[in-house]
Amino acid sequence: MAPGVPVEAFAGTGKVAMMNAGYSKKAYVTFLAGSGDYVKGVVGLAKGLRKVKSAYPLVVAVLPDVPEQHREILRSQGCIIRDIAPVYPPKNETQFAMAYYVINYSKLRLWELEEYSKLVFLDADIQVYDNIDHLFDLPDGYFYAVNDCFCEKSWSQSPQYSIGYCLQCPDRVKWPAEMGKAPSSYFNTGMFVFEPSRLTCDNLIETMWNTPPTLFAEQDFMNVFFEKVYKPIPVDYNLILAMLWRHPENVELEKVKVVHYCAAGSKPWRYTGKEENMDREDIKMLVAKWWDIYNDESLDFKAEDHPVPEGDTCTRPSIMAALPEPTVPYIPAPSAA
Ligand SMILES: O=c1ccn([C@@H]2O[C@H](COP(=O)(O)OP(=O)(O)O)[C@@H](O)[C@H]2O)c(=O)[nH]1
Ligand SMILES: OC[C@H]1O[C@H](O[C@@H]2[C@@H](O)[C@H](O)[C@@H](O)[C@H](O)[C@@H]2O)[C@H](O)[C@@H](O)[C@H]1O
Ligand SMILES: [Mn+2]
Repeated sequence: MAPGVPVEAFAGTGKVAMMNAGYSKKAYVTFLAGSGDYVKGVVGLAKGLRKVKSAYPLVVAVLPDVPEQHREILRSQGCIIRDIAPVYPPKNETQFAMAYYVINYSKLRLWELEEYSKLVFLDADIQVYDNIDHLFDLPDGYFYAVNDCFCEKSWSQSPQYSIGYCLQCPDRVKWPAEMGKAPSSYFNTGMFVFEPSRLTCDNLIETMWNTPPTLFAEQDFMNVFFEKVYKPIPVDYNLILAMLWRHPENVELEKVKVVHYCAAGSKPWRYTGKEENMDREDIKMLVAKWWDIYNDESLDFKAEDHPVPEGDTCTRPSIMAALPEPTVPYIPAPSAA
């Protein structure tokens, strides 16, 4: 258990009664901020999940600055919109690897979604190429994610990068004793499996308030918070694209189920062909694969294929669209655009 984190924070104490009542709602969840182009990522993801015949809906946790027009596009694609309030880190001099990472602290609000017993989080720049519904069957009580790679320039300010150490090939360089303990695990927070709990949510946010921000923002923080309950799952569940050129020996592309378009130049909806990595054949192929799904009209949501389950009117996007959404106060953050 992470230091200072009470055991109950992971046990989800408040949920026992609901479980006994046969409560076990599951969903995929992504996160959306701003009025920029990440909404395209979410549409692509919703369609990708439909293509692989996922049995669970896609919840989109949105910050208040996501315009109504974008929310409507997402509802029309069958997504369930959930408003979340932004979470900001304490003031600090530290620069994030990317300035826009500051909004990612709002991912901590996902633990609020207690109406779900288990959620699989996917960044908006992720696409699924195979059904991953079996992730919902993983034993409760753990935090599942995929180990990151430290080799890209984004890591250049880290001690790992300075000596060429990467978790993906821990034997490449010896970790110098004078640098303390070698990092034995570190996950990427573009994809993770977790159990929402208000208690954990409060604990996350309170602990975050007493933790100085570091390079990788919420990701660094969550790695400390969930250290003891983290269970690594294979890279096939979150292929960090740089793995293709940094650690090709660890990747079998045909087996990969989930692609994370996080490498420089790989966001499909920003592809110009002229920037870093955009001339790579693997990137071109994966960007084209993403667009095939995004442009496939047969994957658009059709309300008639989704009859309302009895007593479950609240998951219908058409009904949700008619409901006003709660408003939460908001201070705009720097945009990634
Ligand atoms: O303007 C933005 C920037 C980020 N995001 C969300 O924050 C996640 C993390 O950012 P990103 O995926 O760009 O980081 P990377 O994986 O490339 O480091 C995105 O996938 C989106 O879900 C967003 O909604 N709007
Ligand atoms: O705020 C921290 C962010 O950090 C992450 O960044 C990645 C990515 O930037 C790559 O390009 C790096 O090379 C990789 O190693 C690094 O971890 C997540 O993908 C994102 O969801 C978000 O949580
Ligand atoms: Mn991402």
